Amino acid sequence: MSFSLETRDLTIRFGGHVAVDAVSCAFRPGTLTAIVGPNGAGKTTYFNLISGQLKASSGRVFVGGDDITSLPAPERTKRGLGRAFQLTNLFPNLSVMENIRLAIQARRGMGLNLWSIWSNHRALIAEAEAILERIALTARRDAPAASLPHGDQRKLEVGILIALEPTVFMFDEPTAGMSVDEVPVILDLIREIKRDMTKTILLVEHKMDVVRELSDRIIVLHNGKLAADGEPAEVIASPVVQQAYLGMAAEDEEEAEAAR
Ligand SMILES: Nc1ncnc2c1ncn2[C@@H]1O[C@H](COP(=O)(O)OP(=O)(O)OP(=O)(O)O)[C@@H](O)[C@H]1O
Repeated sequence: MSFSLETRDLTIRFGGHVAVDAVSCAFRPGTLTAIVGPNGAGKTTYFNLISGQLKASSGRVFVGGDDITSLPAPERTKRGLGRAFQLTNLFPNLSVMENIRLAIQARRGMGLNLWSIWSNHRALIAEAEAILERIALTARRDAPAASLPHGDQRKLEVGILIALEPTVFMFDEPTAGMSVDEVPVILDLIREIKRDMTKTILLVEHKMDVVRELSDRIIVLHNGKLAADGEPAEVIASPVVQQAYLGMAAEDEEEAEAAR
């Protein structure tokens, strides 16, 4: 099976600091890969290099086998890379419905061609309504995006991503800042996307319970380098993850033991 996304020796330097250091990794359709690592490990920077927000110092990015390294971010979106930004994809003054509808129009390349929009109006509305159902925002369809609570804005952002129909979904801490009862809705949406075996999902996530439950594979970044890559159980048990995530807890245990 071919890879939907691949990075080869992907590297970026900020002055003397190598934030992402020769990361080579390939991702298959029908898989969800969690990217974990301590703060400052280079996870978001790796995403920025893939989606085109940052230009690599060296190395290459391939989507569907095509070298897209020199393409700007909007061109990469057209090639099937879809990234949920922390709410920056939303049009704040437009309604929930209009936000979804615009994303569908953008995907279909309808732009501002009024005849095309008019003739496809019913199909567009039906598709947007189906997405509103999926993200559980039908009741808020006419509310301006900016008026929604944080959790609903995050759901809308996932809805926009679904409307764009990317082949690669990139989520950077999708549940950050959400209340306990809002988290399952986002996780359900990710699970639903995952059921489509043509899609590839990359997930940066600090919550290890979420990672354990959703991922087929975990890669660990440490000081910008690929430090581990494999099955979730095996990677979670690896020394690098134990140290990065459980090191503090182990030290606390030792201190408690010593004090007894
Ligand atoms: N534009 C930039 N200019 C200079 N340094 C940067 C820039 N972007 C990121 N860095 C540095 O690169 C390193 C990796 O940062 P990055 O945000 O990718 O880490 P992260 O793994 O996503 O961390 P976190 O889990 O805290 O979000 C950090 O040392 C950061 O300070």
